[in-house]
Amino acid sequence: MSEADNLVISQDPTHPANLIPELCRLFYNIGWVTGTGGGICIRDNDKVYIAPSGVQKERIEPTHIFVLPYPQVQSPSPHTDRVFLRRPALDLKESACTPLFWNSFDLRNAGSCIHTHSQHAVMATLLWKGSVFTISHQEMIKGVRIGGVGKALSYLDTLVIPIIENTPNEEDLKDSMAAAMEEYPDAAGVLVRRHGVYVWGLDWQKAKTQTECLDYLFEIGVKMKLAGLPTILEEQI
Ligand SMILES: CSC[C@@H](O)[C@@H](O)C(=O)COP(=O)(O)O
Ligand SMILES: [Zn+2]
Repeated sequence: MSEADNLVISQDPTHPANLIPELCRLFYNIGWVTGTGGGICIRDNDKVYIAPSGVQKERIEPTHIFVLPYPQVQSPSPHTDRVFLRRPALDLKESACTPLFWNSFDLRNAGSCIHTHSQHAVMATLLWKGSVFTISHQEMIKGVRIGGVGKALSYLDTLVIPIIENTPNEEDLKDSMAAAMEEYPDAAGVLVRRHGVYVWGLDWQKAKTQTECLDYLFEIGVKMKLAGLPTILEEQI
C-alpha cells in the first residue's frame, strides 16, 4: 500500500471514496448508470474524487477511485494529461466525464456533479426538439436551485434546462456544455441529446436531490407531452 492510498482508505462512510461506490450502486438500481455509463464525482475543497472509466459503476470499490488536485496546475483540457494525487494500482483510466465534471467546478463552484443516462432525460431530449427543456407548475421545481448552487426555485418559476447535441466521445462535450452553462446561468444542469444529463450542486447531497427532482420533472414532462397535455401553463395558479 502506498502513502497515496490513504487518500481513498477510510472507515468514515461519508468519505468521498466510500460514498462514490455507494451512490453508484443506488444510481444503478434506478437505471441512471447501467452498462458502465454515467457516474458521480465529488470535490472536497482542493481534492476531486473520480471513478474509473468503462467499468461496471455498481461494482466500484474505494481503491478504484482517482484523486486529483483542484485546481489543476493548468486547466485540464480533454486531450492533455492531468495531474493526479492518487491513481488506482489497477490498469484503469479516469472517467471520460472528467472534463465535464470540471465545468461544474470551474463555472459553478460545484462540490459534486452527477451524470446519468436515465431514459427520462434521453426521452426529454427527443420530445423537446429545440435547445431547451421547459416545464412549469410542478411542485418538484422547488427542489431545484438557481444555477444548481443558488436559491431554490419557486413553484411559479418555469424550469429551463439547456439541451446540447451529443458527440461520439464524451470528453468532446466539454466546450458545448460550458457554452450552455454560460448562456443559461440559472440552469441547474445540461441535457445531452440522445445521451443523458449532467447535474451539479454545492455538495453531493444537493447534487443528488437536484438530479432526483430533475429526473422526476423529465419523466412527468415526457408523460404529459405523450398524453397531449401542455407542460407550460400560461396562467398563474
Ligand atoms: C455505455 S458507455 C458510456 C460512456 O461512453 C459515457 O457516456 C459515460 O457516461 C461513462 O463514461 P466513463 O468513462 O465510463 O465514466
Ligand atoms: Zn455518458
